[in-house]
Amino acid sequence: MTEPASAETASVRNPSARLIDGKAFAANLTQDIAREVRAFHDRHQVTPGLAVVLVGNDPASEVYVRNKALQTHRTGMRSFMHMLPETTSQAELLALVGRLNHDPEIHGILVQLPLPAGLDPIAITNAIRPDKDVDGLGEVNAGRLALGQPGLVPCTPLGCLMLLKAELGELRGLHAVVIGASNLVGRPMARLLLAEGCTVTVAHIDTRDPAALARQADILVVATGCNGLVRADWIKPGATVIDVGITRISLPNGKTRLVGDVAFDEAVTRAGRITPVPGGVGPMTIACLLNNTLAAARRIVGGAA
Ligand SMILES: Nc1nc(=O)c2c([nH]1)NC[C@@H]1CN(c3ccc(C(=O)N[C@@H](CCC(=O)O)C(=O)O)cc3)C=[N+]21
Repeated sequence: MTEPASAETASVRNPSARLIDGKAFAANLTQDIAREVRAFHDRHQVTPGLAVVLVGNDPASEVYVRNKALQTHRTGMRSFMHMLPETTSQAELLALVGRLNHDPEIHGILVQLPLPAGLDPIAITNAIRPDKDVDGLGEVNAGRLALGQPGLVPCTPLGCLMLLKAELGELRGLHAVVIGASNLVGRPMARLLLAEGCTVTVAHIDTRDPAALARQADILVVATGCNGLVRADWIKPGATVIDVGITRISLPNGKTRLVGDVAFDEAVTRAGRITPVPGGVGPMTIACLLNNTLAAARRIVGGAA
């Protein structure tokens, strides 16, 4: 064995972590869902339908929303896009949600967040019928998750949990540290891990010495939106690292690049397994949205069958 003459990155010198291929896992899951959508249609003569509502014209949101529609069609489900102007009032948005709640062709409703200033995301999320709330962000589904009862689970943490179970098998007894306590990711992630029998620590903006906590983690989930926050010395050697963060940064050459909350090139030398950005958690979020839409259609149409 000879040492590489000029290792360009730390990961080349010490290629320890196994990459968790969220993109491939999501592609497989999407194929399974497509098969189940056909079986569901054969049985009930109903095609699951997802309504996606986007208010305003944030370019990043438009990309996600278009991607969601594409993936939805790929599974054979129907996708209904509602692009509303920035000037949409709360009453208009609530009226649309009300129509979608009653529309028998719609089994899942997603209102893209964040909403423009002046629209109350809590009121709007809670206006979605709980059995169509495929984001799992309304009070009813969040409450069910908190109580350990079945319901619709937020897509990003559900996708992270699927990856963790596929990689590690049984999670019971492992120490999971979740950095970030948002209602979208951190909190529901912690509740899911608790339900799996993990010992769960949640770090947030006021946590003192988050690195010391993170170093205790067998499973480290990072969802802060601070790109590069987690450095190599935050990671217990061999730990499984799930990077939820996704930030588009500009490069000196004028191009842009997506980066996560974990300093990947460093972390890869310490972690046992790690998700990349892009190609990790992001594609799983969309696959889980489709999963939840099928689950919602099954409950609404088939009484869960
Ligand atoms: N009500 C609501 N529910 C959401 O789930 C929701 C939302 N609002 N608002 C915005 C965020 C963001 N989000 C992403 C989904 C997929 C990728 C994704 O597929 N990312 C690819 C890269 C995509 C690219 O190249 O831009 C990847 O990580 O590999 C990213 C981000 C869902 N969100």
